[in-house]
Amino acid sequence: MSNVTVCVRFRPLSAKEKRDIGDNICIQSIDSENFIIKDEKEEGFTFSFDKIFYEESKQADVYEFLVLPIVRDAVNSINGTIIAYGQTGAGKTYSMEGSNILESDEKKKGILPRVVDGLFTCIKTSADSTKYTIKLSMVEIYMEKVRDLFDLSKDNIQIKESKIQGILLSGATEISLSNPAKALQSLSSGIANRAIGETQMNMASSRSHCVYMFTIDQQSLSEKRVKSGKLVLVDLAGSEKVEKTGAEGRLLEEAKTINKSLSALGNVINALTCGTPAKASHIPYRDSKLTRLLQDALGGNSRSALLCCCSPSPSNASESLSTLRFGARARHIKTSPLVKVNEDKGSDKKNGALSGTRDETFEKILEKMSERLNAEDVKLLEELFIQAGLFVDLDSTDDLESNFQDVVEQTISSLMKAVEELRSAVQMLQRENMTLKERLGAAERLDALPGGTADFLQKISGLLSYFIPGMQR
Ligand SMILES: Nc1ncnc2c1ncn2[C@@H]1O[C@H](COP(=O)(O)OP(=O)(O)OP(=O)(O)O)[C@@H](O)[C@H]1O
Repeated sequence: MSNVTVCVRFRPLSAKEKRDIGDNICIQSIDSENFIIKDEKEEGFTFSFDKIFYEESKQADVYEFLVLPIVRDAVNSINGTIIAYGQTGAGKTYSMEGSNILESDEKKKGILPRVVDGLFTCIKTSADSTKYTIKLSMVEIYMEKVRDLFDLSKDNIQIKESKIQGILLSGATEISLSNPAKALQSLSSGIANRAIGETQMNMASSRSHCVYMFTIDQQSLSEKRVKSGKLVLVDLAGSEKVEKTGAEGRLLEEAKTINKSLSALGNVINALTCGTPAKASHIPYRDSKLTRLLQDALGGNSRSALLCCCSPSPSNASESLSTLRFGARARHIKTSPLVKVNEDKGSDKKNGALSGTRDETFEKILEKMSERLNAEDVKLLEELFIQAGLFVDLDSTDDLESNFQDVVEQTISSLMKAVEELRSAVQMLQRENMTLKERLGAAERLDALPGGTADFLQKISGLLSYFIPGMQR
């Protein structure tokens, strides 16, 4: 079974769509899992997903079906990711945040405020012997740079990979959430820092991919064990056809970058779903910040859900079809056969025993150190080591591995490019060869003619070309 749950949500027709082509819609419901969509030529395509949320669907329905099981898992230390995908103006931000993140109307609340409530409810009902801490980081990927939405001075956060914790946002601000109200205030302040622009399709269009990362640590007081779950919510920037939206200048540059990273996401999904065993090991996660950040969600240790947001209007049928095809493909992704509980993030804290391989031990020591020290101390320590001639890069295991992988990826890419170039050079040479052979054949035929005939023919052709413009001698 696939680890990716894929649902589709159709928003109601917008005022503009109604004005432009009336109340027509291009979808026909079959049931809660199947529907037909018609393209511009009225050709019908049937799609099946885990659940279809039609125009009248409620925010609570989306949360309960798609998100709540993943929230429960995250509290039990199983990583989860929820991604909203779709054309610009299709309802991703509405589904994620609601009409406003601080919305008090229960019906209009989006996924995020419900996640906050869900997390705090889950931990309230858990055993007294377990102590939970919830932390939140918020970043956006804008023009291929990861920006910290809680601290705008951190405008180029690096994505790293740790053997124990998986994909990490190195140095991103983490806010401790002590209660739901504090969580909503934090979300609201982060959202206020997002890059928003006005496009023809959406008055308040997200020009970046926004990533909300909740970390839920649970410490069993009796066993002194720490487990950790990561819950990542992603509100992707919308794909758009620039020729249709009429984007220019900065909006055009943004749209190009957005489309490029979304196509990198498509490539990763293609590689994950149709790769032959030999190719399966080469998934191009490093082609964009977005795919790198979603590496765990797509091919790693995470339960994942995708919400494909679509307009039901015939004027957007081709964009909706492409969103649906993306979703249909994502349904075939199989993440880790066994999504596992993240045990013992800092286990045996008290007795200091460190098990595992040399790298894991090294990483645990670093983790323990960085937990105790603040960023300033870490910098001072680094400085001290450098002064003493002992250069120590605290991220060295990750960096070495990461750099090695980068080199491998780049080598594979350039080899593939070189093969492509060689292939087209061979094709060109084959074509030239054919032309030369034809010319040679013609010349031989001329030579074979009785003496003086070739000369005669050449003169005739010269004469004709004099009378017929454009004819070659
Ligand atoms: N299910 C829904 N019910 C009511 N209104 C909706 C719904 N979904 C979207 N809308 C409205 O449609 C408009 C566009 O939605 P939204 O901003 O969520 O799109 P988006 O997919 O996030 O776009 P972008 O990629 O440009 O940021 C908003 O005014 C939003 O309130």
